[in-house]
Amino acid sequence: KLELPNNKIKDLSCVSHMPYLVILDVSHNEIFNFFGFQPPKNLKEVNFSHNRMTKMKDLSAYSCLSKLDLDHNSFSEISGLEQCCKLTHLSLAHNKISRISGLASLHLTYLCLRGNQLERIEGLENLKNLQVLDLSQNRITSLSGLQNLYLLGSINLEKNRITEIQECKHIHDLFLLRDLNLLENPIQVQQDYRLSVVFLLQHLTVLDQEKVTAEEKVSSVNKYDPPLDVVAARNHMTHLVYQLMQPQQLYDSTLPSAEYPYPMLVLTGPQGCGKRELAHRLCQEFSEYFAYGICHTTRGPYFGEENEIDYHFVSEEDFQNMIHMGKFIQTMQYGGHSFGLTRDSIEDVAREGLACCVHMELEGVFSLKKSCFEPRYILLFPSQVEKYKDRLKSRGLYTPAQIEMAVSRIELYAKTNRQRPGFFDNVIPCDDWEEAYQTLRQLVKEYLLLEEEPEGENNRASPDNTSIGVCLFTCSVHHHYL
Ligand SMILES: Nc1ncnc2c1ncn2[C@@H]1O[C@H](COP(=O)(O)OP(=O)(O)OP(=O)(O)O)[C@@H](O)[C@H]1O
Repeated sequence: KLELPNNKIKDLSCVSHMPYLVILDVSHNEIFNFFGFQPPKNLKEVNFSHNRMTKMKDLSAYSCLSKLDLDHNSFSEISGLEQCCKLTHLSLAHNKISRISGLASLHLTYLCLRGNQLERIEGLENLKNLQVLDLSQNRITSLSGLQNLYLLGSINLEKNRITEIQECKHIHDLFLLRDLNLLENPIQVQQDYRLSVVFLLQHLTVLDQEKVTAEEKVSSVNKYDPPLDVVAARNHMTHLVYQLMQPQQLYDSTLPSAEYPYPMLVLTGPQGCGKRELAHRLCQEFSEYFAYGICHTTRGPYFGEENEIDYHFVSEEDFQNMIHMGKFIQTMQYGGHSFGLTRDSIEDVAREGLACCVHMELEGVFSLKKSCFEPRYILLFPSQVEKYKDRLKSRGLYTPAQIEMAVSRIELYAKTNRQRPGFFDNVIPCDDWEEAYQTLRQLVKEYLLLEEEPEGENNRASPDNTSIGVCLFTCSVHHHYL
């Protein structure tokens, strides 16, 4: 081992006479000749930092080198290292390098190029062993070029020119990444910068030299991809608060009795699975028991739809006003439009002594479950995806993107059903609409304890609100799991 730092050495040719040298430290000297000596056979670590070197040369004769420190010199290009297959640690901080090159064949675990003139990250794609990368104090604008470095645990990009949060997507799949430094980049002024980065890179434990807390992780997920439960809780809270701010109104028809809640039936499933038509037909056939609960929506009517029959079609402004007036039990945004169920809609049905039948998306179900209502929930499930897609296409109402979205949500329903046994009271496959209706009809008859009537007789139970309630909520529930 030879240590001669902080001298005025210019020439190192004497090292040629030290064939067993393993470690050489000649930092802070005046050397300009890069490796100007005969190669000691086992030379492993060299520190040439703070010297006057400008040009690298072929180091194939120095094949044992594992650590090379060349900080604070004047190199403008990386070259000659191709044969140094044992080199794992390379530091070239504060040189004049403007392009990363000549590293592809190395097995580096540590690379430092701090304080150079780099504008982009390139030439690193083969450094699969890289664990620590320091590219601070350069002019880098994008994180592209890092996406395949799966062992990276630490990246320092302080003082660069990264502007967009979306750049983090390039390092999203680096599951071992724990420490990221983006201090003094323009990205820092982006709104909610820290939460967005924490959300995109959920394995980080340190961001910008500050520990990422569990609270930050939870808030970031709740902000950018809230679980259905959280969305529902917020939705419920919003409507409850607005409702409490209004003069109290007594909704006497839907008030639950001491024993039974007001009876409701909710059909749920992905858009276009046929639940709206099923709900209408059910209410027609069982008109003594059910009526269709009319939701509000800001979307325009489709051909054949009628105001106050399929929906209350309202403007976005009216919808917002209704929210502030505490009218809704739940609302939801779907496909860029608002949908909501008002207490009044249910009350209108209840006043007739009937049970309310509505259809809604899964988020609506989550919200409704937070309310005082306790409906039966029936999931209409398209198990044949292609058939479901064809049906959506043949409706001629949806764009390809809307169809994709509806299809992608099938899994959301399936997952909810798998993970939350009993969440849906029943699941009915809806690949064939007529069959689905017959199953639904049979189920409702079971709910209502109705026997098939012999021709011409009419021996139905009296359809008052309480008796439907008793039937809907006391008969046995058949759970069908996917
Ligand atoms: N109050 C509500 N809360 C949550 N979802 C709702 C509500 N009202 C309607 N929806 C649902 O929003 C989705 C979009 O409604 P829209 O009426 O545009 O659907 P659609 O194209 O006619 O398909 P569908 O036949 O399933 O109703 C549907 O799945 C519908 O069931």
